[in-house]
Amino acid sequence: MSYASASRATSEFRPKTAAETGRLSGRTLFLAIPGRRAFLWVVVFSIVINLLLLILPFYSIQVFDRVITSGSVETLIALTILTVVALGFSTCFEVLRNRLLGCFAVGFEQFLAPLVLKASITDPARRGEAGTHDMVRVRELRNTLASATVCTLIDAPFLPVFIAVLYLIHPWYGTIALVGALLLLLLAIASGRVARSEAAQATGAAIRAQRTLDGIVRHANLVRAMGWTHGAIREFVQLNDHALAPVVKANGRVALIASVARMIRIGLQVAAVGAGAWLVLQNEVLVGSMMASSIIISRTLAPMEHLVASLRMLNSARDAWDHIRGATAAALMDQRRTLLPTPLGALDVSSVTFRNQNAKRPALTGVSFRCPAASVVVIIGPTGAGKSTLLRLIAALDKPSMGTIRLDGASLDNWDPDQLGRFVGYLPQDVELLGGTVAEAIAGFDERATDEDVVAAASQANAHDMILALPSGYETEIGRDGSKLSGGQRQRIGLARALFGKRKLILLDEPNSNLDPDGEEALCTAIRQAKARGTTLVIVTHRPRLFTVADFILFLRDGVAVAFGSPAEVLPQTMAGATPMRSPRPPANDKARPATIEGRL
Ligand SMILES: Nc1ncnc2c1ncn2[C@@H]1O[C@H](COP(=O)(O)OP(=O)(O)OP(=O)(O)O)[C@@H](O)[C@H]1O
Repeated sequence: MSYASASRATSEFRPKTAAETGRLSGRTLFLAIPGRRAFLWVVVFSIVINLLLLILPFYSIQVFDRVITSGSVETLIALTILTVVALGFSTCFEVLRNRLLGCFAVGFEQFLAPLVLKASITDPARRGEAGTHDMVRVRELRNTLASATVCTLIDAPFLPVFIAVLYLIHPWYGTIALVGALLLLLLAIASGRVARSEAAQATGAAIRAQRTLDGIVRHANLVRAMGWTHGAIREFVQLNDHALAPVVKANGRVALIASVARMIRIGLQVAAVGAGAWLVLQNEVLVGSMMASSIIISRTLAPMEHLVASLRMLNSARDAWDHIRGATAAALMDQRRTLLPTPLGALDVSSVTFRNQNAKRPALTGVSFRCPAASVVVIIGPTGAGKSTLLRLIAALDKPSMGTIRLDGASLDNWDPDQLGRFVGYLPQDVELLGGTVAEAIAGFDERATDEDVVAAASQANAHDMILALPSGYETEIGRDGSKLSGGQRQRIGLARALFGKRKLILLDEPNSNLDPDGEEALCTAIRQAKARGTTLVIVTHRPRLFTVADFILFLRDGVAVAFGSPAEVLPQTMAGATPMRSPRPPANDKARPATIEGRL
């Protein structure tokens, strides 16, 4: 199923309780999976397969207790044909059941993967490695769903039926099977507990080991250049050993429990044969019933033994399922928003406060400013003042803890994220180029991008000549994160990407940090041209060159808007020291501090 159809399926689906709790019940999420019918067929086939399994004990009873005593060859042939046909059907149903389960598992991944990806893009808490882990969990769930363990679970409700049949043949058989099933159930629970405690101990250490590994691999050049190779390997090995210790311990325990389970099963089967022989000798049952009981007991205990061995996998799948339910709830409940008219670009930031997760103090406190369409706002302030944070909030990457940001009067929450994205160009501080060719890096995932658009954006960013000078021009592979480009080249291509399309609001975070004076001049020209096309620009900078293109300057300090106005008004204040601006929600205990532009920028 495509992402579009998954989104359509999810947008038609509106769970009630989830909206209140922010979590989805397993049943609710299951009902949203398009391939759930396949799963229902799996259950139907399981019923038939389990009923057909009773044909073999029935055959034994008939052959040993009736045919042999009556000597009827015709009956033997008829019974044999019937049994072979039934077992043939059973095998066909089993093949079909496995294929359907495989289809359901694939449908499950096809349904959940786009939701998890959406959550890892739209939910700030799930961005980065959290999103990658969620995707690994989805694959783990898919593998578990397609495994024989799921069939064992589906078959489990037939256990009482088999035990009841055994009781009907003779109470001893029923009791042996019941005791065996209970013992194996206890072992399954013990195995589950061992797995759970292992998971609790191992997870934190495993995450640390994985993070270290990711860091080393990603920054291999740095590790090599700084002479950290041996140190890095030692650190990883230590963390990995720490992560593996509980796994090794738990493996030993689980293996022991599995061996005990196997011993119990074999012992009970021996007991069933022995008891059967005794009952035959006592004339309480016939040989055919003894054979039939032995077959049914084996059929009853084998899945239980399998359960003991696979409970660890099931526990892990259940944890993954719980996690995925939480992670995808918002993405699944995300309602389609009404598309708004193309904005002009008027920006209104009103009393915005933002606190990063686990941060002691807000990164921004009560920041307010507004600017008309087609204006240039330059944000300045010392390191850690909250400039990039404010830009991220305007780009709708994070939501303000308090306050509102409006584009053309509509709060960013009211914009459809994809529609808003088409009007907003964003160049982050770390340029973050997607891999591929230069042209792909500029156009991103825009399906309607044409070559003319790409070249136009590159020309506007004054990057066209620079790109043509690259080995394969626009087709030059830029490497992962643009690693084959210089810092200045990355920045210019990032600027071209921000200018690409019909942007109405362009957000640039230190766009000139890697540019030489000529590059800065070209950037100023690009900004003026964008403004002339009616685009609003908000630019964070530490370098005064961009003050010349500013209509407004916002001076931030310690997350507070100290001054906002024209450069002529604000720059003298930053030189002379400024008190925080009056805002609708003034920050408590904020004192004016002396400041100089050199000291702050
Ligand atoms: N992901 C994060 N988690 C926690 N705190 C963060 C995070 N990102 C930024 N901060 C904190 O928020 C505050 C503002 O950071 P921000 O990056 O907005 O500053 P800035 O003004 O852009 O600084 P610079 O000029 O150095 O880029 C800082 O104290 C920073 O430590």
